[in-house]
Amino acid sequence: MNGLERTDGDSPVNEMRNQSMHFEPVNESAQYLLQRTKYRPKVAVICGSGLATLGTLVEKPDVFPYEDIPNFPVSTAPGHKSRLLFGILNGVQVMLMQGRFHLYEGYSIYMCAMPVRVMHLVGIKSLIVSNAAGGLNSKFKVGDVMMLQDHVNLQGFVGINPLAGRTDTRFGPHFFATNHAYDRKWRAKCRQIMEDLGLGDHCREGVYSMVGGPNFETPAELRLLRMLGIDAIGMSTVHEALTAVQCGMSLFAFSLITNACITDYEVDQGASVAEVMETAHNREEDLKIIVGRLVAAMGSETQAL
Ligand SMILES: O=P(O)(O)O[C@@H]1C[C@H](O)[C@@H](CO)O1
Ligand SMILES: Nc1nc2[nH]cnc2c(=O)[nH]1
Repeated sequence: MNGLERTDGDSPVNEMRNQSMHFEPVNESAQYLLQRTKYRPKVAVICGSGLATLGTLVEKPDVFPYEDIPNFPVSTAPGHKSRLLFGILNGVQVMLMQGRFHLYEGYSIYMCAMPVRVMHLVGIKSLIVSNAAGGLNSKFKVGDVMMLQDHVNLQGFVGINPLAGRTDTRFGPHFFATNHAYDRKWRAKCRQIMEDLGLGDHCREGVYSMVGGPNFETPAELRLLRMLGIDAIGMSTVHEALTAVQCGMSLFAFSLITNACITDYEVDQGASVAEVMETAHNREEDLKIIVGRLVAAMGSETQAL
């Protein structure tokens, strides 16, 4: 049992579509949280690798270790803390995930995206997704922030998609447009915030994609990804973004460029988790200010909802 099997009766044909996400276990997770926190956030944040420190921004937190939440996966990746916080960030109620789930941890794409559905049932309307990624675009520097304008869903090309399977309209429509998946107003806001902080030169915009991992890419794979028009490569985010858009959330996502992707066979150095963590650590104070101000902006917007 992974906690996501059907609990209600269904037709034989739907029983055969057994890989899709079901409402009841997700709702059980959401109800568990709602019954144990007084907060009713409309804004959520997912912390990427090495970025769990964003959680220190949350005041008066109610803390939920993932292992205590029914049906919820547990983080096993480096730099992921495996706990959910509800509290106040810059005066705004938030739900913040200190740790996400990756295919390389052995979770299905449905489980990797499941927390976003929990967010939807909790009442989240705006989501900030962060990740650590390798810079494929040769103009990018280590430490830059790339705002996602778009993504390439490589897994989706072969049918590995958290939205595949049975349709449950309580999670949104089955078919929907994704040309504005990443809300451009938050990109404009983030650019303005970074310029105000004197960080305009580190603010980039581009296309993200994820591979399954856990290994970093070979030079040949990196050259292929670059040919596909991908600016930053990671191991997450795409499934969360699609799920958030399906649920009707307003989405902002960014990659911290933690390392340059090395395509030259003559270079001895290679990507490493140590470098990813070091860059994340070096940029954490700036990112806290940026995320704090974005949350404040999202909070003002969602107040009326
Ligand atoms: O959770 P994210 O996407 O930030 O994690 C990236 C991809 C790998 O999990 C890890 C490599 O260090 O960072
Ligand atoms: N796939 C991938 N994920 C990363 N996360 C941080 N850096 C990288 C990288 O170079 N490749």
